[in-house]
Amino acid sequence: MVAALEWWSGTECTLYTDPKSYPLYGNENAIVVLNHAFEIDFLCGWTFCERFGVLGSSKVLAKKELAYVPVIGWMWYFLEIVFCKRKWEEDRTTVAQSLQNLRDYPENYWFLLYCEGTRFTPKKHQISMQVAEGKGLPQLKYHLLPRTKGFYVTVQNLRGTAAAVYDSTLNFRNNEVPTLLGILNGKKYHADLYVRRIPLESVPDDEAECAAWLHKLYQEKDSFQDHYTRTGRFPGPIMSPPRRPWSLINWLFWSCVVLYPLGLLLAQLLSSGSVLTITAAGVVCSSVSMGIRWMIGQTEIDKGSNYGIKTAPVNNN
Ligand SMILES: CCCCC/C=C\C/C=C\CCCCCCCC(=O)SCCNC(=O)CCNC(=O)[C@H](O)C(C)(C)COP(=O)(O)OP(=O)(O)OC[C@H]1O[C@@H](n2cnc3c(N)ncnc32)[C@H](O)[C@@H]1OP(=O)(O)O
Ligand SMILES: CCCCCCCCCCCCCCCCCC(=O)OC[C@@H](O)COP(=O)(O)O
Repeated sequence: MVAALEWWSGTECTLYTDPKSYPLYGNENAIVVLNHAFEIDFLCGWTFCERFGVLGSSKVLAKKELAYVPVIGWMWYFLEIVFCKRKWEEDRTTVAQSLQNLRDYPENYWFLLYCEGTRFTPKKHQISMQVAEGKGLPQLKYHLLPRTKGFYVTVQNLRGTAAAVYDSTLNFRNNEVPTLLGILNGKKYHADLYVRRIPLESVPDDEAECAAWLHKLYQEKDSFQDHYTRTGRFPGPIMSPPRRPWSLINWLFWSCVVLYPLGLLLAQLLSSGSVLTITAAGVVCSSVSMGIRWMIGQTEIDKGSNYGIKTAPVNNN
């Protein structure tokens, strides 16, 4: 998937960050907080993981539904990805337990948190801003109101092993609306990512203070997006790591290993002349193709969940 983004579509990913923090990226454990408004934001995240050598140890707090996506979801299960049901009563123990398992992870990892909990849509935004109003919080223009419990439990459980929070804000040039289908069709996009490294010690220990800290972080992220919309760039210098050839080499290697025998098999099937065999092969190929289309659909915002639409009772305390 990374090879498709970087080498097939040629999408450019530019990093804006502080040069003093740059040498630490990939050399420490970190909690990444990213906005969730684009269908390929996770793919851009993977690209940066690849460039800093932590692709294999990239983790995320993901909705449970993704564990059932064929191949990718099963793989995530074995990669110690943390899954949640987005029901706090059930998640509070399971998420904490999965995070504890990460404490002795043998490689440097990045743990991704989409604190908004779901992807941005105008309707979800309107409802979450009603919740913000009820809580006496300022309005956000480009983000949903962040859910604070997952962030608090992550900080609490990874404190002492994660060194920092990487506050990451992603946007695309020229109001591009990137899609996975676009990438697979070879369309080139231009992603810009602004990363601020915040030492974990500066995140408060107390739950209410930690929640207030996160709300303030999202107000700042909103102002960065505002800056981007006005000027076409994020504040701060560009420190972009170049794409590396490994994902391409990996992809070419596996394509040869898989496609060559598959091609031979197909040729044999066609030359067999058996209508039944050819029909069965056609049904299998169509099913795989429909399965892949369904998987791509998982990335599409207009096929997204209703989470964040049904408003929970507002707590005014
Ligand atoms: C740049 C580098 C990138 C590095 C990349 C690294 C790794 C990449 C690896 C893999 C990539 C894979 C990509 C897969 C992506 C998959 C991502 C997802 O699945 S996102 C969805 C799952 N994740 C989350 O939901 C995380 C955020 N959520 C939380 O933290 C939640 O708190 C929770 C722990 C999930 C619990 O959920 P629950 O619904 O029960 O939430 P809360 O109890 O928090 O909700 C009640 C709370 O919210 C207020 N409320 C109610 N309605 C709304 C609303 N509409 N909007 C906002 N807030 C609302 C309500 O008043 C309560 O408030 P309070 O807490 O004050 O009581
Ligand atoms: C050679 C190329 C072959 C191409 C094969 C293409 C295979 C396609 C693989 C699809 C990968 C599926 C990964 C799904 C990741 C989706 C991440 C995501 O963004 O999830 C959304 C959640 O965060 C929130 O969900 P909502 O509440 O918004 O709903």
